[in-house]
Amino acid sequence: MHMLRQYQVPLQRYMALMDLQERNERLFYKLLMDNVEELLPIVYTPTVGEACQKWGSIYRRPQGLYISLREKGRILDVLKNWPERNIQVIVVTDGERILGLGDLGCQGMGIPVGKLALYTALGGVRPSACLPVMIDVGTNNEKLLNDEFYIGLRQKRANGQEYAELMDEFMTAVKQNYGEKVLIQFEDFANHNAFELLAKYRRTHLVFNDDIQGTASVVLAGLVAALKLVGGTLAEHTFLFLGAGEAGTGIAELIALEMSRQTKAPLEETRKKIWLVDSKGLIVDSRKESLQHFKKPWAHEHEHLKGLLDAVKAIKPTVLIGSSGAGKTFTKEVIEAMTSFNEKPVIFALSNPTSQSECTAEEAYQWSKARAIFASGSPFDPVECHGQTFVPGQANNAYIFPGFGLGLVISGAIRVHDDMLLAASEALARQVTQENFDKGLIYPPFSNIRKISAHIAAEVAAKAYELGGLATRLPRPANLVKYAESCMYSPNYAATADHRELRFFYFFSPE
Ligand SMILES: NC(=O)C1=CN([C@@H]2O[C@H](COP(=O)(O)OP(=O)(O)OC[C@H]3O[C@@H](n4cnc5c(N)ncnc54)[C@H](OP(=O)(O)O)[C@@H]3O)[C@@H](O)[C@H]2O)C=CC1
Ligand SMILES: CC(=O)C(=O)O
Ligand SMILES: [Mg+2]
Repeated sequence: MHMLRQYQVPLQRYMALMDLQERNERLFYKLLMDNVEELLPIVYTPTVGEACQKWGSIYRRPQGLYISLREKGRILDVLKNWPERNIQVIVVTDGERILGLGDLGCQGMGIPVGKLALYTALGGVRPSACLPVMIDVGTNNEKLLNDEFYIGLRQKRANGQEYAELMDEFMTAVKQNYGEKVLIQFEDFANHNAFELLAKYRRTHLVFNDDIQGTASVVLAGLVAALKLVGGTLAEHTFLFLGAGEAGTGIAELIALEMSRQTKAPLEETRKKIWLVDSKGLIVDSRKESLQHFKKPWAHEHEHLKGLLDAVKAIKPTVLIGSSGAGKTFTKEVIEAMTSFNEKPVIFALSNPTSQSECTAEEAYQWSKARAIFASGSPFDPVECHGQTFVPGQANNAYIFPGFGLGLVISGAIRVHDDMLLAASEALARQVTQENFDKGLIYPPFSNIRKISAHIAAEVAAKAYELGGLATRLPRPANLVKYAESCMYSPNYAATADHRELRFFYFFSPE
């Protein structure tokens, strides 16, 4: 840590950490787990975003498996080249929507690498059981196509049948090579592929879309916790989203589902409490014909409004959620409007990395006169405002996917069910203590994440057993929290080793 802290530039810290991961994996995880709050912004958002943008020029080692269009027809052989046989979790991307940074092509590999580092550090999945995959079908990013250091295919993205066939070959080869209990996490695909891939493979494979499902679970947990501070039930609140893509519609659907469970009202009714704005304005019934399929359920009766501010004034939401990937869109006027009709406006600026956040923590607290309940996708430092210190929460799917995946692994689950997402969400919300609430926090600190992940894993596994036919690890362990903890990888060193022995051990230790 002393050496890392000498680097002032976050990207240099990132590079030093990636070198360490290659050189001494155990020490990398030990460091990451012991300093999670300090190192998460390096290994993960926001610095991983910058690393992806510059991937070609900071490239040192592959870190994961690159599968390109050129391997079509040979993907099983390519998978067999990976030195580890016992894979439990794959994070795969095609790099088309990397955080809120757009199409980064092959350079998006930083995301599966970062997500899987969190699977191990936060969720305890063995590093050797994790496989980062980049499906390289080209990029439409002209800047990258002309960049001499770009490491991917220099062609426009393949789509349509060619794309579908490559993905299908990959999905089939994974199952053939690793069996049906390997978890495939789809990450940062563009929405025109993401929804389709999830719908296509959720009945045949153990798949999970982190951006649609993981994000929904973490935001619902934050909302349930926020209600303790603002009062009312979910169904008594009105939600407005800026951004109607994977994150926005995924969250909206899980909130509607939970409302429907709580009130017994049909889903079509509970959806009416939720409004979304996309790049063309408020999603309303007059636009229905031209809307993408995942937006149609949200096309309620209302006049069409073009801007967010008009929508806020007309809908009067109690909760405003940013999932647009467009930075600085929660303007002073928007937040002041939210504050004019809410005692405590709930404001989530989910877009990553920090540059794309809909507003900063400071803006949310200052413009709301310190009344906002605020959380963001990327971390912000505590803010001094009106004589008080506010610690913003980090509403990021990193709270959910490590424990969620661990729960699937330890129960030997073969499919993901929506009830597991709700169970994960409830488990996370339950981990917020009175002490956290007293500080205005709606998420527990990341320093407790291993314990939190064990609880999430236990609830997800319990759901897998309860639903029947999904869990293959039999018999069911009696105490699932203890069992989850006992399964977690720990990068510990022999307690008795003295300093010199440790140095020797560091150098030669296999994983
Ligand atoms: N905190 C977290 O855990 C997570 C955060 N995210 C973040 O959420 C963001 C969006 O991700 P995702 O949903 O997958 O992306 P999508 O591309 O699927 O969706 C983006 C949505 O935002 C809309 N949009 C874009 N720009 C504007 C604008 N200026 N005004 C209004 N609407 C706009 C788009 O409109 P249109 O449909 O008209 O194009 C689209 O509906 C990213 O920045 C990502 O990093 C994602 C997952 C998890
Ligand atoms: C956090 C995340 O998954 C995203 O921003 O895409
Ligand atoms: Mg993502």
